Amino acid sequence: MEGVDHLAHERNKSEFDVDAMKIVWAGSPHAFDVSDRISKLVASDPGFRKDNRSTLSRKELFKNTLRKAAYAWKTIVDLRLSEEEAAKLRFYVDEPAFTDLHWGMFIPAIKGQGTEEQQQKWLPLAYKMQIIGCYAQTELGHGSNVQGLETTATFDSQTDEFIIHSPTLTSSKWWPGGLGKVATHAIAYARLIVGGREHGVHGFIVQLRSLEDHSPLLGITVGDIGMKFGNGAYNTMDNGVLQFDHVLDVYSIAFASIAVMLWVSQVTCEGKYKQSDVPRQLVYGTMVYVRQTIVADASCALSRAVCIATRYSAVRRQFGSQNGGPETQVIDYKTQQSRLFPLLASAYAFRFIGEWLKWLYADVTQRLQANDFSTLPEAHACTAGLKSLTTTATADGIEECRKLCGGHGYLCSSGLPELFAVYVPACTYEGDNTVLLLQVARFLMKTVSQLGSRLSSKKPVGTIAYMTRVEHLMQCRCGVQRGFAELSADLVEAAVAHCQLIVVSKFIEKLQQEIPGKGVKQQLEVLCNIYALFLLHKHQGDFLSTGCITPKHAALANDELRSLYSQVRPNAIALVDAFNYTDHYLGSILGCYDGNVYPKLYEAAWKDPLNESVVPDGYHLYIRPLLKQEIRTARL
Ligand SMILES: CC/C=C\C/C=C\C/C=C\C/C=C\C/C=C\C/C=C\CC/C=C/C(=O)SCCNC(=O)CCNC(=O)[C@H](O)C(C)(C)COP(=O)(O)OP(=O)(O)OC[C@H]1O[C@@H](n2cnc3c(N)ncnc32)[C@H](O)[C@@H]1OP(=O)(O)O
Ligand SMILES: Cc1cc2nc3c(=O)[nH]c(=O)nc-3n(C[C@H](O)[C@H](O)[C@H](O)COP(=O)(O)OP(=O)(O)OC[C@H]3O[C@@H](n4cnc5c(N)ncnc54)[C@H](O)[C@@H]3O)c2cc1C
Repeated sequence: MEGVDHLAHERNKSEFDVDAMKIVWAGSPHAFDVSDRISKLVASDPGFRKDNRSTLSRKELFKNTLRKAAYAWKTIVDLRLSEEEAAKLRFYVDEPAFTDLHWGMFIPAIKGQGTEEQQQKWLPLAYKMQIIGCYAQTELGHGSNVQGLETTATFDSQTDEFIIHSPTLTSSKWWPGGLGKVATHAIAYARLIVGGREHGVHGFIVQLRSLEDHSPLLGITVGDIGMKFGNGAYNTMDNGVLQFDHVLDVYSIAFASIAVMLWVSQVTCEGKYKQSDVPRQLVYGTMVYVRQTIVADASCALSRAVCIATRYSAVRRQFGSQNGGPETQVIDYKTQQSRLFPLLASAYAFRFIGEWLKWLYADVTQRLQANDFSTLPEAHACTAGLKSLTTTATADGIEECRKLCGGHGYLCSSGLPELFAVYVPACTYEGDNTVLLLQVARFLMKTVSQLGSRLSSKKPVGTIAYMTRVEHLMQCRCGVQRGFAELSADLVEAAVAHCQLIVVSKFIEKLQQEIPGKGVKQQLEVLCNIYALFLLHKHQGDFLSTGCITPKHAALANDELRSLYSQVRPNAIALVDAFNYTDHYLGSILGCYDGNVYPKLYEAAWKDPLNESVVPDGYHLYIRPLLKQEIRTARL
């Protein structure tokens, strides 16, 4: 029945202060207030309806996304929302759109790599959305290998202009979000050529379309690259293709520095290239920034899937009826708990590692401004590795949550197929996860000699086993005289182990902080132990081979895991309530707050366009002739 909380009995079992946990999950009372207010604003506005996405054609879907993006912007302006509130509104609108790249990459790139002059020129236009930008780095022929990009930017000292050109088919820009049909400007990455000499890949701000009629400018060929994985999902985004045919970057030499997108290098008025004495990798700064935001987004996406699967696992009953009594809730099965609760623990673990990574990124950015590059290698390794680890675990976790919901998990109305389809490219964009782990492996090879020192330092016992595992995996690989390429598959495993060590360590550090609320810290300790012991169980071969645990320890760890699952069980619904997601944002009948699943599933089915008529379109043309064939064939 509507209005009845079918999960009330579960909520009454909670052993901790859920409202206090909501603050922990949000990060602060202020952050909780903003999230709570904006999520309810979006949920209550029919202009942000999203339950019809799977029934729209690509063109209808895209036009609807444009409508929503414009409506969101009008809402932001009319309500005078702050930048923080506006970002939250775009998050809860929950639809991949060109605005993700405008706000998520184009603006950060100008802020992070533009000179003062460039920031003064471009940021006011971008903040008011008087220009719409995209981040055009990847090409048809190269994505991972940035140094292999082929687009050229040749400085013409005669005319004081840059000529941007796509010399080959494979140099066509390919994939940039928002590029296909919307962006008026791009930060395009190209090989800078000055005076016949090449100076590597740099970012250029290039106008693509007229601000009068949106038509592509002279020399610009631009379009969408076509349908992507899954229906709805990322097809709301116009990932584009772009070719430059000797496009004049219209900025004269007086503004040359406007075009060359970097405070780390300049083309002077005399047409000379001036490289600052900073690491050339700063040109990758935007990717590092986005990678750390993607880690925070992983905790959002995983928590969303876990919320759906946990609530449904408490509603679903299957087998186990005694004397005609109710069947068993599937959440009570140890197999369901052993699949679901490590994902619940991971969602919290990724939340806290995302908080730490945000601090690390802010710290390295502050140091860069003081020309202190000492922590840049670690920041690169951490953002690359943790982006890889969390997105792989989240993508796999969303799929596991679909399976935890049985057949109904495969319905679009469960919200899980679309969440999976939208999320999985996170394992590829912003750096293919394997390529990024190779960067971590390279970092570890360079610092393996220092690994030992970490063991001597005072570390919580829980991390000693994890540190020993990384050291052992590295020494097993580095000890043999074979090249990096030959050992790369093994070194990637060590890189994963290193990132898991970081997540476990930071979860433990989080628990050393003051955490208010009855029973809140105790619940987080249980989740931290589940995360650490689940990984120890999963990779027990590594841990046993280091000798720092014995087979008996491994068996005890497994016993402890079962016990921890029993401790989580009465708190599971409260722990996912703490994410404070509205039913609108979850977009899932299986995950609805009141647990009133079956009537909602049944009602939703009849809304499918296929049920607009009891006799399907096509019956008379195809089915009736089939059914009315000669009797003789029916006897075959
Ligand atoms: C249902 C849900 C609905 C809606 C949800 C809405 C949206 C979707 C969901 C979430 C949104 C998430 C976040 C929000 C915002 C935006 C994201 C949204 C979409 C993403 C769009 C995607 C954008 C892109 O993909 S942009 C393109 C990304 N491309 C890459 O990442 C390329 C990867 N390749 C590289 O980075 C480099 O080529 C390399 C692999 C690092 C190699 O570089 P290079 O060859 O130059 O260097 P070497 O390997 O030789 O190393 C030399 C030296 O440099 C050091 N180094 C390398 N990189 C860095 C660096 N970045 N920083 C510092 N140092 C670096 C390296 O370690 C070496 O050092 P040593 O010489 O000392 O060893
Ligand atoms: C949804 C989506 C949105 C995107 N948005 C943007 C955007 O806005 N802007 C933008 O510029 N780009 C964007 N991209 C492109 C994205 O950044 C690239 O696809 C990504 O960097 C991977 O590069 P690639 O496609 O060249 O993969 P490849 O590198 O070709 O990967 C193919 C395989 O080769 C392997 N491989 C590659 N190099 C090595 C190596 N050295 N050692 C071992 N294995 C290797 C990889 O692990 C992978 O298994 C987007 C992509 C997607 C899917």
